[in-house]
Amino acid sequence: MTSAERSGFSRRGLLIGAAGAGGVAVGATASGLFNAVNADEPAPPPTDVVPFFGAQQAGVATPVQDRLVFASFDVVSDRREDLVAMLKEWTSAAAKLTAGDPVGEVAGHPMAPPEDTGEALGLPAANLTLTVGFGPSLFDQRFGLEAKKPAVLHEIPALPADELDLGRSHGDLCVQACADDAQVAFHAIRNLLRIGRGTVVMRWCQLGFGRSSTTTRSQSTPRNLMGFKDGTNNILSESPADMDAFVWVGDETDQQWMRGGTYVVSRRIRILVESWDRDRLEDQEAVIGRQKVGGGPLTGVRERDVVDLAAKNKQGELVVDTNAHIRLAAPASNDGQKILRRGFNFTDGMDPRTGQLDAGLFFICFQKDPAKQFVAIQRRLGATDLLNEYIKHVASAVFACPPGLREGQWWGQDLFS
Ligand SMILES: C=CC1=C(C)c2cc3[nH]c(cc4nc(cc5[nH]c(cc1n2)c(C)c5CCC(=O)O)C(CCC(=O)O)=C4C)c(C)c3C=C
Ligand SMILES: [Fe+2]
Repeated sequence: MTSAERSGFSRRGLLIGAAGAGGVAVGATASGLFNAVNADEPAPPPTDVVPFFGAQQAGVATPVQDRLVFASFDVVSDRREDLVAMLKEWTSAAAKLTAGDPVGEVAGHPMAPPEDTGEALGLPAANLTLTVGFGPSLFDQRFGLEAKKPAVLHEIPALPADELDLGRSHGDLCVQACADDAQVAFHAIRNLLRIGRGTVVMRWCQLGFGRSSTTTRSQSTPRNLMGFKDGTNNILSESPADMDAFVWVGDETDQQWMRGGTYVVSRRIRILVESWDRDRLEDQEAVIGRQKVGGGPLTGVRERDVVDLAAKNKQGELVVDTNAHIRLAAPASNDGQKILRRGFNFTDGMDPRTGQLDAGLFFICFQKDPAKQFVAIQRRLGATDLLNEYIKHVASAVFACPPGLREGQWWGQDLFS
């Protein structure tokens, strides 16, 4: 087989090839095994590919995958042409990666580095989504984008109880990679970084190992590292009215290139698990305002029972504490505002200074106006949330995520035109 022929194969095709050559490839999926057994039959269409092209970027309303690699980049070239060229290359690579294909030849020329780093060969597409965003700092004088900066795009202001590490915050660009396979998500970010060498450097990168929310009714509610169901009262993609009212940017924008896009806020929130694990169950439930095992509100039974924030017990006290997390975060306490939460549990091992677990929630939310939505809610939470005794916000970022692309378009095309 020539290298040109080989480069035309998808990762799934390579899997079939390996099996046909006398064995089943390591990491073969159920569908891969089916293909291997029926090597003469045309492969069935993959069921684990999220379309890259569409009116909106994937990775927002998409059912939340199991794994996250969220990377922030700073542009180190001061030439607008370099940035544009990189964004074009990134787009073409992202379309291939999300289809389950390598970005180029792995075994091309023996005297040249492989175009694709190779660690995802034989792995499925795993519902990989790649979502791009542009940070407020990209709109300074360097690239002539000052007039294209959306009025609602500003760095998140200092908020109560913040303990931010600037090295893990902000950035000119971001790419959120979500997939049902950690290596697929890592491979995608690694290859984008490789393509961008000389134009961007990575500023920070966060891995997440388990989803901590749901964006569709088809998914069960997962648990965060406090052991509570998280995402029960989230915006669901099946509610177009909520998506349009709170998530997708509409006619109200001053920047047409953002129409149909959204703004992402990320917060690395450390959970002080050692303290939390010593707290008694009754108090844990009072802090959140929900039952730990079933997830129902303290005023109800089942997970989806509507919370009654006015309910009182026999002693005449509010059942859901005045400073319980769900009371302060609820739309009723925030001028009716909502956000789409799409965060992930993380751990980066142990903090060597304290011997405590460095673990928590990499909180991600999407909205049409970060100041009116995330910032307003977090101002209230940061001031008096009972949860504050057990968490620390240690990093923060915000990015403008443009709408989706038609085939042939590239990330940032309308921003740079
Ligand atoms: C500023 C926004 C929010 C931050 C930051 C945040 C951090 C955070 N949350 C949990 C755990 C839970 N949160 C729950 C509900 C909930 N949280 C927010 C917002 C933020 N959370 C909202 C808007 C809501 C929904 C409120 C409502 O309308 O009822 C819940 C309950 C289940 C659910 O509805 O998802 C849990 C549990 C942690 C551990 C955390 C930081 C580490
Ligand atoms: Fe919350």
